[in-house]
Amino acid sequence: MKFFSRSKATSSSQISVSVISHLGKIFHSTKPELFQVKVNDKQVDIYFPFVIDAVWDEVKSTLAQKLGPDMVFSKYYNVPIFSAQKPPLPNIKNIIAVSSGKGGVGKSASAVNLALALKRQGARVGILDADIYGPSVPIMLGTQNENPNSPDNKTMLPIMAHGLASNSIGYLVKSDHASIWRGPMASKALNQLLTQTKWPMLDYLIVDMPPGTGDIQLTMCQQLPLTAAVVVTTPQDLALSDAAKGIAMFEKLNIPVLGLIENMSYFECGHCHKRTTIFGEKGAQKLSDKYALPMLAKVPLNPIIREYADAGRSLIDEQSDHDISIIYQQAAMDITRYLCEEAEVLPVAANMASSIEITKLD
Ligand SMILES: Nc1ncnc2c1ncn2[C@@H]1O[C@H](COP(=O)(O)OP(=O)(O)OP(=O)(O)O)[C@@H](O)[C@H]1O
Repeated sequence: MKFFSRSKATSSSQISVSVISHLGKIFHSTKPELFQVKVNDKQVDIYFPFVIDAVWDEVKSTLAQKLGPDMVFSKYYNVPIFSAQKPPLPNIKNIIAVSSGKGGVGKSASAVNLALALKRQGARVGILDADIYGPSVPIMLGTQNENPNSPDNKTMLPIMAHGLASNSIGYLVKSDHASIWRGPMASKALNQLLTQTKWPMLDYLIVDMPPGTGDIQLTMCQQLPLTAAVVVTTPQDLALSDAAKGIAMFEKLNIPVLGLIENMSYFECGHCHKRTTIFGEKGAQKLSDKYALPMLAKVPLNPIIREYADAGRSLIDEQSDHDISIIYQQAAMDITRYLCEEAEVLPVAANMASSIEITKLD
């Protein structure tokens, strides 16, 4: 009997070592230890450190080929807290800035769709609209007529929409007021949004930054315990030189840039499917080569993005199989995966220990 239980335990641990090794290979991971596996007979529970819905079916079938077709695989998320230049804030495991060197390139649309894509895949996600020059997240979430409640007159409850917790400068002041703020006022407002919002437990807080790389943006980046950043650009030369300044700003602050999103990459005719590169070609690719940064997504110019954004609806939830939803879901997966590769894992912060939960997906 003793022998039987020992051999069973050995085989479970062998299966889990094998699953971790296969996952390391599938995801080309230099940190396979971030995958956690629990085995109970034929049932294999995998705890992923990043979102993987975009490829879960492929992962399951590769594992079944390696380990046998009778194994049952379930996925869960257990996102680590990664290091930042400042200590993490209560309840927020990781903060990712979405930034652009230039206005109007689709930074807010990218931030909202990435947040929705992360949430769709099962992560707990919030979005903080720090764009003092044009807070557009409330419109994109359909929450522009809402104001955060403050039951204790000290903290604000985030506005919930499409499963995202949100707060925005736009909920608190009219956008034409905020846009004339000087640096200290903008910093104070950002600080208030960050520290006085009662965020629920979040795996990722996406921050829609103000466009540009001036003093205000620099101060805001220093103020936030940013885990990493994503830079949005269009393929135009003009936008690219500004995007390069954005990359340099994050490098200077020692904040890892996880990659580039090339927005308005091309337009595909709905009738003949011919692609036209309205804003030029391969620009972001050159930037990606120059700075050795991954291209996370090439998002086409497509009216459906604007229509859903203007209506405060979620394309990713309503049409999850749409090409554009798939592009954002893949980008969300890559961002969280690169974060695991680029950043150091922090031990669970004392202020979070009691509220860390694992997200069950299957
Ligand atoms: N790929 C796209 N296809 C079609 N419309 C888009 C696309 N990306 C963004 N848009 C639309 O373009 C407009 C500007 O986008 P957005 O507000 O995201 O830009 P931004 O870079 O955040 O601007 P700002 O500098 O003012 O903050 C919005 O109406 C948005 O819905």
